[in-house]
Amino acid sequence: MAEFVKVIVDVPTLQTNRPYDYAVPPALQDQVMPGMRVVVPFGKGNRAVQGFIVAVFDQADYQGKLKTLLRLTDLTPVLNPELLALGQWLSDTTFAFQISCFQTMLPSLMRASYSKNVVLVAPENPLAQQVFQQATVLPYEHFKTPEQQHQLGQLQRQQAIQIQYQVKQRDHAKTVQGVQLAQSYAQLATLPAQLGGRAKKQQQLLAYLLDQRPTLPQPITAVAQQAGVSRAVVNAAIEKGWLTATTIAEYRDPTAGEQITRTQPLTLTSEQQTAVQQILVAAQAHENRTFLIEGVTGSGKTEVYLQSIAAVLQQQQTALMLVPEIALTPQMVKRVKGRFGSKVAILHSGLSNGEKYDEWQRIERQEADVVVGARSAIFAPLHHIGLIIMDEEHESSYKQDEMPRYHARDVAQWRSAYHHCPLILGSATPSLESRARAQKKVYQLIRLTQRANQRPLPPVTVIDMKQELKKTQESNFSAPLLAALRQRVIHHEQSVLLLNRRGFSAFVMCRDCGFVLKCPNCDISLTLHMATHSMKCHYCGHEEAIPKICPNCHQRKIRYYGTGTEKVEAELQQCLPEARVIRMDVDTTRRKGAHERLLSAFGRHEGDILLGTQMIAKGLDFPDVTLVGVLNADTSLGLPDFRASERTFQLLTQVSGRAGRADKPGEVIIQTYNPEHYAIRLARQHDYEGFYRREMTLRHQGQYPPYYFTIKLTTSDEDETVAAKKIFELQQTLKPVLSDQAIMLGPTPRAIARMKRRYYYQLVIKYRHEPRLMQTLTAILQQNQASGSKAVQVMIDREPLNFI
Ligand SMILES: Nc1ncnc2c1ncn2[C@@H]1O[C@H](COP(=O)(O)OP(=O)(O)OP(=O)(O)O)[C@@H](O)[C@H]1O
Ligand SMILES: [Zn+2]
Ligand SMILES: [Zn+2]
Repeated sequence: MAEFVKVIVDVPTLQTNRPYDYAVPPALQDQVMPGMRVVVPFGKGNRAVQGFIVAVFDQADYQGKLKTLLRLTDLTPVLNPELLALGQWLSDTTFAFQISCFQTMLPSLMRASYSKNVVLVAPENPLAQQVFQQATVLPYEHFKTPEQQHQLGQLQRQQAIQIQYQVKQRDHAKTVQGVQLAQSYAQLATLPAQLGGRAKKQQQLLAYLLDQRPTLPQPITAVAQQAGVSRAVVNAAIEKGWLTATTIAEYRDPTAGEQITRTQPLTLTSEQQTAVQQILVAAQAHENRTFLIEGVTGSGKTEVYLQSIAAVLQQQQTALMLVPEIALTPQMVKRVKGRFGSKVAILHSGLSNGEKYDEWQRIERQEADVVVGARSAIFAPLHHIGLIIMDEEHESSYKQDEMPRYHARDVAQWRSAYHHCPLILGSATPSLESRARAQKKVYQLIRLTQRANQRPLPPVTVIDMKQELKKTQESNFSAPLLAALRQRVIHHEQSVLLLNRRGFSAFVMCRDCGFVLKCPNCDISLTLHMATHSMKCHYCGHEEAIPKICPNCHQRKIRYYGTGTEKVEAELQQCLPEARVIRMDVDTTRRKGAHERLLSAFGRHEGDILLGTQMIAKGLDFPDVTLVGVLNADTSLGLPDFRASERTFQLLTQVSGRAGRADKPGEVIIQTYNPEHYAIRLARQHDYEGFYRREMTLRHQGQYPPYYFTIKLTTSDEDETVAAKKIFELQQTLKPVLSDQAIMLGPTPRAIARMKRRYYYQLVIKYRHEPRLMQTLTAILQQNQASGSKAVQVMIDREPLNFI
């Protein structure tokens, strides 16, 4: 029983970023719980807004007359106490509104734009009969008054109803035709006598319904099968008005239709063994300790994860495993499902909203105890977590680029502290931040230095393209790389070819006047897409036809430049007509499931060469890949970002690691215009530790992370001068607050200064210890918001990973 609740309302401003007290109507006082969503009157006009209950209490702190909440959106909490606390912390540390944090944790199907139905599942329930009368499904909105909602709560507790979200077609809901009772069982019971001896099959169906009293609604096929009658008999029952036809949203299994072979634990190598032991000691002691596994590519980190998870499940606990975006998921999901079967739930952006919701529900109901997912899976409502794993912990996709701007690693750390469980960060190329923390013994470092197959890492040859160009005509392929590819085709071995497209794209230019086609909304050149014969903006989606005549000088000298995957594929076909090429890039993987299809085709040897962008660099484990080629190692070196070398080193090391993972030895060929660059030289030697030391020295000199913290402030407006004026104003506000150890970079226009018709300016602060900074930044946001919605936008990003 609670007479009052504290509610975070869905009015995303800083002024409203605190709980508001509301009175609870007497009829709902035994129902309200923290973590439920409610509708409350808000503001002067008492407009109805949604909110989350964060606390319930019996004595109001507030002296005046409290407004009363209007209705409950949920019958049971959608956020448990842990997630409520996590949302609060997230809001405090990322300059995000609590409401945005709470909403981020829920599957999008549960956001306000979706409506719900209340489905009757126990038609014989007397209260249900009174409430539903003839109906079997009612929209949730039907239950408006507190009294009606109280009845709904009672029905829920008596398990007489189910709540179903209405899934729209675009969510790819899998629905099946179902039936539910149109009459009470008492009414049904009178039917057999009326039918007399006729209609045997219908008698059989009725007998089944009356004996078994199955929970309805159910798919027609299921009812027919269990009653031992044909579908036609069930359809006849619908026509006779015994049953009503409905559609049922099926549990959507994201890996349905795939063959998943059960696997057994492998015998661990001694390095793996030591790793698992250390982790299990911490898990059994319920210690919240962070391990950094620095394991060379192919060292069998996955097996360490799997055996650690198995041990934690034995302790009746659950496990959460994060993997980077879909690039990695198909193979990893198969491995985890192969070991733990249906206990595994999967959450990643390749799923439809309906599928995500189903998986979320399975976790929430504790039907799944291992969760594998991308970034936002870190909010999975698992109970009793015994282990959290972050594979490829260096991946920048773990940081969210929009509000709340959180890093999944920080959230993982918070949850491991909450659950007193270990956290494993794993990578062949850990982020400098994590590696430095291991150096300082904040994390426990575990190194796997050997490949699981007991073979050395593949030798890497670096080809200097400056020299190569002097010898041959312009081509994307050096002679040694082509020869090596040809060898593989002849020997029925496979190759992986990486086209490094970080900061790079194909565009068109006029050979006469140098004109480059740019996006009318953004400040960047349009990218050429041969598949659709159009020019596209990768930022705003603007699309136009490929020009034939230069819009500037009106000559017919428009030429294609840059190297898109399509162009490389065409060239490859010309040089090596006998090779079968599978191309993987944004164009070929846009359709749902395309990614997996292409990878499994490659796995079945339907291609000799897998050609692709960064998405093929990580995690792939194909035994017959013996050659990895990198066409252009340099493009990512030129990015205006202090992490450019780190990113390049990681990419080259990761992709090199795809070769020679099983019985056959591998080989790597890297083409570059900068063979002397340390990132390339050390990647050639597979020397992560050497790279770490070298890069740390540079970061120290340049006063960059991990020696310094960073914060990025961005202003944006449709009017360039407004955005610029604001950023200089912020600089002036911050100057007196900061000590002289803090360093401000900028203000500058952002590298892509204009995007979606808005102009952007940014300011980066590097600092070590600034006690007044956080509070000043909060005040800045508050002030900016107070000046109204038309005000220039101010964004604050803590430890940004993106400086472009
Ligand atoms: N103990 C073991 N005995 C035999 N084979 C193993 C063992 N451990 C791992 N393997 C195999 O070695 C290969 C590489 O393992 P895995 O993919 O886990 O490497 P990884 O460390 O995740 O590498 P990467 O960082 O490149 O993704 C896999 O095919 C795996 O089945
Ligand atoms: Zn654009
Ligand atoms: Zn021109």
